[in-house]
Amino acid sequence: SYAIDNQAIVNKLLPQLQDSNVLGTIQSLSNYQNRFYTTSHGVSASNWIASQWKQLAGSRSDVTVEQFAHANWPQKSVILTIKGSDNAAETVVLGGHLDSTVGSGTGESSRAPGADDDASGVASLTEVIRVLMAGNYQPRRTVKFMAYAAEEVGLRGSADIAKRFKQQQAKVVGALQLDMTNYQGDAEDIFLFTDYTNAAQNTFLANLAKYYLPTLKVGYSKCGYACSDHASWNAQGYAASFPFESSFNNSNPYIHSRNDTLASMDNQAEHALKFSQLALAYAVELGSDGP
Ligand SMILES: N[C@H](Cc1ccc(I)cc1)C(=O)NO
Ligand SMILES: [Zn+2]
Ligand SMILES: [Zn+2]
Repeated sequence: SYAIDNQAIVNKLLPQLQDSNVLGTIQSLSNYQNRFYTTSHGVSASNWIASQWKQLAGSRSDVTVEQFAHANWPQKSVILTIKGSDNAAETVVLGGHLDSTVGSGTGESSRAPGADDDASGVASLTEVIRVLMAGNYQPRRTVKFMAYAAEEVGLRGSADIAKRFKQQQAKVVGALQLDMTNYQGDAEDIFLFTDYTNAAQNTFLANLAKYYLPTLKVGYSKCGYACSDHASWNAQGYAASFPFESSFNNSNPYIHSRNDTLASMDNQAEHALKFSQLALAYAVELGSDGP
């Protein structure tokens, strides 16, 4: 059920989310020459995220971090799992992609900072992990954070993972995708995409925003194609949602180029913080439901 009934926890944790931390993670990730799925930098970026998430996990025995190896390319996806207490069989997924590109010719020496696409999404999620750990949050469902490899070459990392989960008959009650969270192209703050997503879960997200983030304006838009990793979960029949930074028409013109940098987003992460806030509310409200 999409009940909003964990106000005490959410309202305690929301104020702890800091845009300065999101900014720092975007900076670190966009400092890699590129994060393309076949390069040494792309492999290093995956390893860096794994080490960051391991640090955040600290000594919690219910939290594990793994790297998911893909058969046909070297860049691994990263998965952090917070094991549920009494409803661990049901899983909530929050993801973004760790790879970057400057188009079909991308190679070892290409410069592809990918600050918005999608360092911003991974950074927004990393700040949620930090606050959930700092606040010693214990979900009843299992909550998984994922940084997908090889999104730019056909959603390949998330496709591998979603297929594996389906094969294992995993009960994924919802999946949230954050891909591009920091470029504010419109007056509205968050756009819920209505294609390749689940309408009921989109309504839940709109309600979470209305309830916990009442100053934020929510709009709706469409991609018109399978434009990010939410489509991999949708394809396996799971409920997916994709809150995005802008409308389709006003999306970040710098992506997939060497100009997708923090400088092109005013060297701030205030817009990306809004997505950390929405993602935290989603993770806690959905993660706290019992069997
Ligand atoms: N196609 C997507 C980015 C993307 C997604 C939605 C919109 I509107 C504009 C651009 C991509 O490159 N994901 O990595
Ligand atoms: Zn992307
Ligand atoms: Zn992209």
